[in-house]
Amino acid sequence: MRVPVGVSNRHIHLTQAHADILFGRDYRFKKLKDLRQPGQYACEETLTLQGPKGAIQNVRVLGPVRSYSQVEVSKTDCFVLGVNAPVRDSGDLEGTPGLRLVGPKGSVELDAGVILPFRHIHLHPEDAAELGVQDKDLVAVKTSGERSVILENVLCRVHPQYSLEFHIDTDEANAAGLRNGDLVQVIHVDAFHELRTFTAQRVLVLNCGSSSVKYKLYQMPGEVILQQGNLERSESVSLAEVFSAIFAAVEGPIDGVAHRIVHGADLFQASVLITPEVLEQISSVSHLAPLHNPVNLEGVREAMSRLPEIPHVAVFDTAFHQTMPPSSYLYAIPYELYEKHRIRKYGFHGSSHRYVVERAEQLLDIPNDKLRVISCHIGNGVSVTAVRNGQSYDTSMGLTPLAGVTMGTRSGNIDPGIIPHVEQLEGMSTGEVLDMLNNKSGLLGISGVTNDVRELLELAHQGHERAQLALDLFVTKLHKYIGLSLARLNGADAIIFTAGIGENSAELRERICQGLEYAGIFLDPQQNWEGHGERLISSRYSPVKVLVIPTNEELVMARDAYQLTV
Ligand SMILES: Nc1ncnc2c1ncn2[C@@H]1O[C@H](COP(=O)(O)OP(=O)(O)O)[C@@H](O)[C@H]1O
Ligand SMILES: CC(=O)OP(=O)(O)O
Ligand SMILES: [Mg+2]
Repeated sequence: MRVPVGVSNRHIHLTQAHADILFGRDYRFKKLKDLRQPGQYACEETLTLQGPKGAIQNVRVLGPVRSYSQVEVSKTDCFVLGVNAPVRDSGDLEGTPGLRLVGPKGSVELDAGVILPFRHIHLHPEDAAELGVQDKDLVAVKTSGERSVILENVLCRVHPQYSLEFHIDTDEANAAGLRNGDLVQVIHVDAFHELRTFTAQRVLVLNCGSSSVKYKLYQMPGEVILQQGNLERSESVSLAEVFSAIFAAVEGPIDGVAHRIVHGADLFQASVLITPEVLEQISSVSHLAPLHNPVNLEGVREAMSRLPEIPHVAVFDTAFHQTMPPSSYLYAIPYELYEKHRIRKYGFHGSSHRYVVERAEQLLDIPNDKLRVISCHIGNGVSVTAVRNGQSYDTSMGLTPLAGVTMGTRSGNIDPGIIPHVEQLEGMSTGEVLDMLNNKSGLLGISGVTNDVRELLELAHQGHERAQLALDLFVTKLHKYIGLSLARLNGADAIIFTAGIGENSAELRERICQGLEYAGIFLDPQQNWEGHGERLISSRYSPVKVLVIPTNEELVMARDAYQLTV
């Protein structure tokens, strides 16, 4: 069967309530022209789409009003706007990004509703019968001409009011050299439900830490969060008890589990399916991250004993940093120690750095081989990574997550001569000194009060000197590590702030960037202080772009698990 093509330019569907805000009370659309689908029409009205990165003006509204507002754009539009819309059928909007709609009378901040339209064929039941398909079946479509392609995953929509037409967006049409009214051929019929159930997966993401266990259940590949939680642990609550609570809370089947493993040393360059051999390898390097790996592994064993039949995937903090050159990862100690014991810098927070750097590439619309990025993960743990060609080139953490920048309770880099000195002066064992450096140092150690930056800021504003001192030292260390990264990359095109402090503290971001103007770093105070969520916070004249990007390690983990198990 031959089907005429209808190329859908970007467009907007609105609820009456949103139309009233944007165009005025009790608003009635003015019809510009009827569309091929009966009852649907293009309106005279247009709106501006305002995303975190950019805006697109004069976007057509389609009538009549609907029970939901929806914005259908192309992938190219997504890069302009700075949103990451998934491919969805109309009305399937859960977990989709939003943006701001700006009209002549007002504006509307959508929480969700931006999609890449699922390419589809409108069919009358008679057409469907002739083709032998039913509503929601998937077919493939063959185009002709010098850019001919076969497009799979074309959704059939059958309704007595529809007339035969193949809808694709402008990106797809341009790639295939198609124009309105061209004819395409349906060449293959597949069962929609079979395909969907074959590829759909519910992935449980687990981040087992020493003080808490965080979990998220994702519906993949749609990346919808179905359930999530954060359970605190204490000495009196065992991991088995925490897991019982999680498995009691999670509803429905689980098809795969992704586990955060902090240390993979140089044994793992990427995420892997967990086998007995992999477990042994992870164990063999656990002494390198004593605060993290043993509890990560305990979590894997606990989850595998409860879900033995399904795949479990390990996602390593260290994997992203495996691209560092020896000049970055070697310590200037006898080379034999590297050869014999693999003593070198590994780096951590890899899933977080990887996520924010990929988002920065999309937001700035610059290919990764043209982008030098400094990624600052500033949470309770802190690391600064210099990234080029989309790969880690150098990072502040080391053999263990104790190294680098000052952190909440960790010292970061210190003169190693301090360790035996303190052992002697205080009569402490090496274990006790290490415990001090991991758990009683950093912001907590200097302030003597807390490692929580919110409390420290408040105390400092009230004149608490040690709180002020702790913050001064913290900011100075970050400032210096950004300087190191600038040197390592020979300048940067962008700096990213992420994690609890990087995402939320405008004051610290401002103080860290102060004195970096020589390097072309200028903040936009309004964006820094008043904006929220993912955004550019540099002045538009700043040669170096500064971004706030909320991290999403769990999403990176869910994607890896899905790819490895589907
Ligand atoms: N609004 C805020 N302003 C300043 N700091 C904040 C804010 N919200 C959270 N933080 C800080 O973020 C830190 C925790 O970061 P987070 O990334 O959640 O840590 P982790 O996951 O490593 O435990 C804490 O120091 C907390 O005070
Ligand atoms: C590796 C590391 O430091 O992780 P976190 O920040 O979660 O403690
Ligand atoms: Mg539409």
